[in-house]
Amino acid sequence: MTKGLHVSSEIGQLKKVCLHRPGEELLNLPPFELERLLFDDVPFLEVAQEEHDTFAQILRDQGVEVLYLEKLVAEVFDAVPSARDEFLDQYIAEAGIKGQEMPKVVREKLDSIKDNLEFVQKTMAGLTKAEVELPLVSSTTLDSLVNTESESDLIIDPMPNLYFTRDPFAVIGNGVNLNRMYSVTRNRETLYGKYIFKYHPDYKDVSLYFRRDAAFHTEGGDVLNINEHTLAVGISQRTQAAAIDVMAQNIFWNSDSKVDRILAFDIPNNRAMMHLDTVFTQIDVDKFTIHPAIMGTLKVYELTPGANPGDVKIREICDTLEHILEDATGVDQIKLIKCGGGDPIAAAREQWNDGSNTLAVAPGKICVYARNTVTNDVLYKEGLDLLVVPSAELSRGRGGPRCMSMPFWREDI
Ligand SMILES: NC(=O)NCCC[C@H](N)C(=O)O
Repeated sequence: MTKGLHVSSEIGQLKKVCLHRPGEELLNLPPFELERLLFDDVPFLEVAQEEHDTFAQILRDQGVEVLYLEKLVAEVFDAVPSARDEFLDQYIAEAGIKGQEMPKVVREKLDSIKDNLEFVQKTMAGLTKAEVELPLVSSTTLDSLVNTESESDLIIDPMPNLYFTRDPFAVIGNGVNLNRMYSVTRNRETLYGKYIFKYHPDYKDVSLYFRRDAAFHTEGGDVLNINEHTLAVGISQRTQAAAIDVMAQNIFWNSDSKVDRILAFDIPNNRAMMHLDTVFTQIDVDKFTIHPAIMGTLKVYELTPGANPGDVKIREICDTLEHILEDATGVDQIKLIKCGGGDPIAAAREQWNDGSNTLAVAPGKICVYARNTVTNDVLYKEGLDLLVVPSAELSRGRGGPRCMSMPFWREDI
């Protein structure tokens, strides 16, 4: 398989995708920390892993090469041993470890793990107070000794959202946004992408359109590759308008990119619609699944290159989603398929469980969660080919098949 990245649509035959198999990070989720860690329940890890393995196998059966984030990072450290030290320093600095002594103790503990894959998985899982022996010296902190309901048992937080590989970075054409994420808890995830795109033999030469030290936040769930010229980006809870300004500057004037139009969709700022891909996803050349709440007039901003290098022109468009997507795709009649059919309760329930968050492996062939039976029935009737992913545990993190995948390569349409 070829090196580098290539994604110029949401629906072209998927050839290569990056996933993360849920790991021990899901065991370090104390119930009273769920809100802060952006997770909605404590999943049963073994079942979540089985469901995820089924998802990966469904993709392989469709001819897709499945890459795992944790393995890619371990390959970086196998190929460039000094990168592991650099990573570990940065990881420790960003891990929120309290006290003077503890960062050193933790660094030694992590560094004692010689196998690179095991090391990467441990950095993802987090670390509890019970796992370290801290000498009782004057620099020991009170925090490291106390374990009560109000004091966390965690020295380093887990990264439970890592299996949503859609968000920490976003492949656009042949390049990538390495995101600065909205929340402190998820922003640490972008460190893995940083090392892949800096050192991995297959990915180190790709263009970066956004950097994790940017001043504004954005997440991959807000970025949809409509075609090689047009990108749809959500202005949402997770992506600031100012971050889209930065993207436009970096994408329009990069000779590696063909994108010359960004449509910035102003969507409601709430958890049920945290990203653009929770509101609509493309499933065929002329079909999208949508959250019914997005029907009606939408406010969208069109960004295009200005006359001089670095200039960006902005135009406001107020129109229906249908018309905006017809114009963006160049298709005469777009069909919008509502999550939950016409029923408001089914729509709210299935939207909550990512009924409109689908992953296309080819035009008209899509991965959906099994639990969204009403929406799936509508999709069958519309002639879609459904690849059904078990979802009792995976859905507890509030993300669907699109959120759980980052395409690295799609065939052009
Ligand atoms: N693209 C997506 O919609 N990703 C889902 C992310 C869910 C995760 N629990 C979060 O709140 O960030």
